[in-house]
Order: sequence, then C-alpha cells, then structure tokens
Amino acid sequence: MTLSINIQKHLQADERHFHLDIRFTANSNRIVLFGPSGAGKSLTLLAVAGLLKPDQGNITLHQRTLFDHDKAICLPPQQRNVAYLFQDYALFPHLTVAQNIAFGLRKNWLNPLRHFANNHPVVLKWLKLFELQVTINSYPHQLSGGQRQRVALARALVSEPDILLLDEPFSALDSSLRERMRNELSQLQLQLNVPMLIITHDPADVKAFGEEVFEVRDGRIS
Ligand SMILES: Nc1ncnc2c1ncn2[C@@H]1O[C@H](COP(=O)(O)OP(=O)(O)OP(=O)(O)O)[C@@H](O)[C@H]1O
Repeated sequence: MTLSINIQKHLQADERHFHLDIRFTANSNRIVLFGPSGAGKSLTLLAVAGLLKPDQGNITLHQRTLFDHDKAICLPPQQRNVAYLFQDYALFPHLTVAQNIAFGLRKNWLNPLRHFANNHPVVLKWLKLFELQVTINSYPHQLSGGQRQRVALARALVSEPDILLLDEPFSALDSSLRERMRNELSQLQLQLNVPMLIITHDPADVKAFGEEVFEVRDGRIS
C-alpha cells in the first residue's frame, strides 16, 4: 500500500497559530506517526479521513487521489473508503453490539434494525472473529474496555476499508489490557493484511506497529 501525504494547513484560535506542513510517502501496511501531544498527528489523520480540509497539497492512497488542492479534488469522507477509529471508540450508546457493527455496512439507512444486524452474515463473521458472540445484544455501557475496542474495530473493518486510521488506539485502556489489545491488533493486522496508519505518543506502539515510522514535531515530519 502506498500512502502519499503532502499537506499544509494554517489554524488559528485566538492568539494561537499552528502551521501544519506534513510531507511523507509510506509504502508499508504498518505506518506509525509518532510525536508529542500537540504535534499535529490528529490533524493529519483527520485530513486523510476527509474531516479536515488542508489549505494546500495533496493526498494519494493506492494511486487514488483523495485530495488535491490544485485539481480541486476533495473526496467526501464516505467516498474515501478509509475507516477511522477514534480514541474513545465513539460507539453508539443506544445500539447493540451487532447494530454498532452493522452500522459500518451502512449504505442508505441510519440505524440498522436489531433483527437485520443479528442475522447479517458479515456481522456474524466479525462477531465470531472478535469473540463477541455472547455480547451480540449488549449495549456499549455493558462491555469491558477491550470488548468496546473490538466492537469499534469490527465496525471499522466491516466495510473493507483501504486503510484503517487509528488515533491512540490503546490510550483508553489500563496497562495490562493495553498490552493484550496491542498484541491482538498486531495479530489481526497480519491475518487480514489491512493497511494501518496509527498515531501515538507511546514508544511501545512504535515498537509493535512501526514498520515505517515518521516522527511529527511542531506540525512537521522531523
Ligand atoms: N481547530 C483548531 N484551531 C486552532 N488550533 C488547533 C485546532 N485544532 C488543533 N489545533 C492545534 O493544532 C496543534 C496540533 O493538534 P493535534 O490535535 O493534531 O495534535 P496531536 O499531535 O494529535 O496531539 P495529541 O497527541 O495531544 O492528540 C495543537 O497545538 C492544537 O492546539
């Protein structure tokens, strides 16, 4: 997988200015953006997902242009075929595990009905793969941290994205679970061969996933 990013964006909040100028090309399926808090990692991830529009530059994924300022191309998030796993997993509290996963299949409907979700072969496949079958009818608040993360991952992967974007995927977990989920995700990535771009400030994530590592500092790759 080739991901090529060359983006610039100026942000201002009151007296604070931040200039993002990220340029790199990655050719592996395990890419890590590593750097301290406030370096510009999340902004970069948002730009790839189509949730932040750069002022200049371009983003290409697998020879597909997601953004090109000069050519006036800016694909909306739903046309990018990228999946975004938020730090807090952002599960829908009023939907069951199966419905949350089925949401990732969404085409023209909003809330997948429970009967539909519970019987959809693709949803069942992911429930099995992540050993979540017993939680099929549970709601997010009834799950452990690890289970919540697995549901969020299943929801992200169910649409077969070209790349999975992970924002500090283990930061919400306690240390023993963090280690376990890191190993699980690593195995899963090898098994599915899905390309991943992970942003983190944790050196252990770099060690586990960093086939290609880019260090971000003050809005730039250093
Ligand atoms: N909407 C905005 N307006 C102005 N400045 C912003 C805005 N969003 C983010 N910033 C600033 O841009 C910088 C980079 O933010 P970003 O969220 O990308 O950092 P990060 O590297 O992901 O940090 P963390 O690890 O803490 O999440 C920060 O200084 C932040 O305050």
